[in-house]
Amino acid sequence: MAKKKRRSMLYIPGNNPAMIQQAGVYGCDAVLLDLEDAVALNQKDAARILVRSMLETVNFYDTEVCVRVNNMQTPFGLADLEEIVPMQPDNIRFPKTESVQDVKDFMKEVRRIEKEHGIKNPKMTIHVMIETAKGVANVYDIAACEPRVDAITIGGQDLTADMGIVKTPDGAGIDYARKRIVMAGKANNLDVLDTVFADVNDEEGLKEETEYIKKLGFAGKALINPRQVDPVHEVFNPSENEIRKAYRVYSEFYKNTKAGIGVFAIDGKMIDAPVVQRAITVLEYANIDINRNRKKCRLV
Ligand SMILES: CC(C)(COP(=O)(O)OP(=O)(O)OC[C@H]1O[C@@H](n2cnc3c(N)ncnc32)[C@H](O)[C@@H]1OP(=O)(O)O)[C@@H](O)C(=O)NCCC(=O)NCCSC(=O)C[C@@](O)(CC(=O)O)C(=O)O
Ligand SMILES: [Mg+2]
Repeated sequence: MAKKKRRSMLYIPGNNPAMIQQAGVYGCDAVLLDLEDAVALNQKDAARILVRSMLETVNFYDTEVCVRVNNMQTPFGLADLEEIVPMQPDNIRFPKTESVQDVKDFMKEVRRIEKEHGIKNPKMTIHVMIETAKGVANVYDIAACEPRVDAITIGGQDLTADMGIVKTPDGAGIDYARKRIVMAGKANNLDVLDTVFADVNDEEGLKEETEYIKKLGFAGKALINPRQVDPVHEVFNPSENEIRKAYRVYSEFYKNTKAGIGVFAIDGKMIDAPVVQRAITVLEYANIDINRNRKKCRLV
């Protein structure tokens, strides 16, 4: 089965039933039902109950559903898990993760609750959020420590707050963290997801930032408004030209491999195994099924 795309993950405040009810029609790849920073302290209990009942009743169609709970150091984290884990959304987002021990403590509670509810083969995965300098320092070990973690993400608002710096449009203050998180995630075969772009009226700025993080290796971006979905998809979807080039690389490779040739040139540019691998990634993003050919034409 093709890997699920996570180009766009839309935050929806967990205390807003009207927004959550429409979650399946925004066209984003995933929704992030938020119990953390989008919810005021005096709304935490109500939001938790609302999100649970929405998970029971709303049709999210094929949109992936992730719930962001509060950190375990807060008075709300454990109560969130008690309410949400039995519902088994597709994933749970664990904010402000700082160490391997944090992940272990979190997973201990997740597993205990699953056991108590007779959930035997849980499919729910975990997204860890790196949002502090300490988390950035420990990121490789965090990314490697738990097999149910399938995505890692940077929280740029909290990270800049933690570092005591201003979050500038060029992303200078979080650039090192972004790159470090990408490497840690890639080394552990995780999806690496970017932080929100806070100005919902600046579509050009959003696209520029998305172009940049795509080049760094991020698989997608958290969003805060449905208006941000299309511009982000536009950046992540390969253009017609990119698809044509990738298909040409792939078909030439197929022909050459059959003739026993491992490296060749197209229009003067060398094509070898990594170039073909990148072409395959483009074709997969464009939903072009190459599996049938791939069986005949292995890269390794
Ligand atoms: C930003 C704004 C106030 C703008 O309001 P505006 O009213 O100007 O928006 P408009 O465009 O006018 O709305 C037009 C129509 O869309 C509806 N609509 C709007 N937003 C919608 C939505 N999200 N979902 C569904 N529906 C939506 C709206 O109800 C209206 O519907 P209708 O009345 O029917 O026409 C609003 O969008 C909003 O509240 N966003 C969510 C904010 C949020 O969740 N923050 C927490 C997550 S970040 C974080 O925690 C930082 C982080 O942790 C994260 C990390 O990086 O991962 C870190 O540390 O960095
Ligand atoms: Mg945050």
